[in-house]
Amino acid sequence: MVVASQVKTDQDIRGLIQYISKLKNEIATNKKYELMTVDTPEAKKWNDWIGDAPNQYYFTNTWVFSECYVYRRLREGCEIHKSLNDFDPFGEQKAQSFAIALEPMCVVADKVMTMLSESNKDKRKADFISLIKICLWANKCDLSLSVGEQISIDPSNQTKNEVNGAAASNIFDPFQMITDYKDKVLVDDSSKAFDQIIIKTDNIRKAIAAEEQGGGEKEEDIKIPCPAKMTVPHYYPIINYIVNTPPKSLKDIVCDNAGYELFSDLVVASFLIEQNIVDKVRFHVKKIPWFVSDVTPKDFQYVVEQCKTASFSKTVPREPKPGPAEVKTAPESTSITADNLHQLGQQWSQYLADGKFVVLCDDFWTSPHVYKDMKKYDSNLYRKLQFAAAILFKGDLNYRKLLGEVNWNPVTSFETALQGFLPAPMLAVRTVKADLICGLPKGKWEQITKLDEQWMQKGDYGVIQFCTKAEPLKYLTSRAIIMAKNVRKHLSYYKLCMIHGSGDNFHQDYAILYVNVYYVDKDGKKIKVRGKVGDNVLYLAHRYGIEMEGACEASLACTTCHVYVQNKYFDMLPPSEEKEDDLLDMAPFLKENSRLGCQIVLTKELEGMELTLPKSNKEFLCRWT
Ligand SMILES: O=P(O)(O)OC[C@H]1O[C@](O)(CO)[C@@H](O)[C@@H]1O
Repeated sequence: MVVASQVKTDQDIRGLIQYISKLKNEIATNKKYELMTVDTPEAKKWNDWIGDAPNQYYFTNTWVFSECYVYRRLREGCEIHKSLNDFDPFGEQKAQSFAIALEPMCVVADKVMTMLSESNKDKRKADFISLIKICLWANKCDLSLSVGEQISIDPSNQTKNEVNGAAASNIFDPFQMITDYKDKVLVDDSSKAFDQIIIKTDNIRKAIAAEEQGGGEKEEDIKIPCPAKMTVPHYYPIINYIVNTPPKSLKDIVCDNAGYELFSDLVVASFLIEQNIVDKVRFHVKKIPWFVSDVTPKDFQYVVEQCKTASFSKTVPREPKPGPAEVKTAPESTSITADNLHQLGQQWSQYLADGKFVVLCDDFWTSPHVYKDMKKYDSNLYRKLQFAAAILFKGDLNYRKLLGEVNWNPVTSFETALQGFLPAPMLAVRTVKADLICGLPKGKWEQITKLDEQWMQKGDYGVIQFCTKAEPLKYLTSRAIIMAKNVRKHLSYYKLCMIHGSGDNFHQDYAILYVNVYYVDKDGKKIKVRGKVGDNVLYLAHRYGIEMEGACEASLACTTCHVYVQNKYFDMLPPSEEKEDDLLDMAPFLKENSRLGCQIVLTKELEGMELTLPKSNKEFLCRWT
């Protein structure tokens, strides 16, 4: 049996090598893009795009499109060879680059420990700015830039791009790099970004608190003003009522590279949580191996696990202090260990378990599309992002897609270059590796180009750019409207405020009705909860600390909110959609009365309903694969 599967694997490996040779030949001879042969909805979208593309040749199409297409084809090479379905051709290189970054990670972990406990406003702002710069320079560690060659942030470890020749006998300190590279940050909006994030998250929290107060014990009607007259944060209560968004202040990180760069993203995320600036961070990673070192869910798990257990220690003599020779004492030594790194790893595991960190991998991030087209190609993702207090976009590829791969005049404002892609306030943190840029002060581009014509390809300069402008939430997804209609159908006297995409809002008073439901937890404990008409059963459970996971945040991508609905109420629920049924088929301990909690919306008829959690819900697939 083992031998047979080994043979199969060898055959598949040979098949993959042939596939890659053919692909190389197609590229070298500038062939027309071929259609994907795998039959999945995601591959179909690629084929639609290829079919519609005005220019379908490697060298004549826009650079970003051809690059993305090649990575997608590489993936197909693994997909069509069954035993290589989970194979990551870059996995080994990513693991090696993690290993060579252990020293800077331990140094950062040691310093970060002193930054995590809630501090005064000035200190936390200064700390945030430092950590964003750690994040910026971590973006130098990119295996696609070094063409797969190992690259380290520590110059003494670096095989390419020698930075300043630090001796191997030193301990490399990435915080020192912030000072050394000060003049290489061409735009630095980190301070502005911090102020805005604080204002925004405070507003969201106030709006949520007001909503929760209003929905308290008194059974009074709450009057919600016309949405058209509200400012962005005030949409939260109303959207909450209708689609039951988690009542949280969110931050999204659109990740770039695995290894040291992901480590730096995790550090920023835990800082924001520990400082009580946000409640939850959603990490957007790539579903498939991408641009060599981009983070996949597997890499995410790898980095967290390695940080928990990696062993590292180094002791070097401390530089003797300058002074008269006779008073010089023997140099003391400095040591670093992985102890604090382990603590961070533990903390991140816990955040994942608590849902404070969520890992999402939407197909859009590995599609060819630039971000101004997200609304057209993945409106659900756009909407998901709209709920963030801010979004951090990491790295060069994200930057190119943010700018639509357009060679803007370098002084064009960041907001203009985004071409209307404004789901939430956005912070782009990128070392410059491709020849497009925006938002530079007048004359800066010319000044650096005079010094080095190739500076835009090397990753030695960086930008931290922030755009405050965000599009208000104006309309609901069709799914939300269906949910809202279901509520209406069940309750004719329940007046629902719906907001139309066209902008012709109509509004009515929004009457709140209470519904008592019971959750039976994994240990058989029955918990009574008072919800409201329109509440989503998943988020209601979260509000009361009931262990219903909901890893995919109600985006119908997992089964971790699986519940059994008491039979008498089961038939009162609107029928499940096909996607929910498909997912339920994969749920452990499926029963006839199984549903996904995220798809159940409370109506008055559901008063007294009992929802039982399955004994086990070991479904980590969506989180990790
Ligand atoms: O990892 P990052 O910062 O997105 O950089 C990837 C960049 O590397 C390259 O693959 C090679 O320079 C670019 O195409 C791309 O923009």
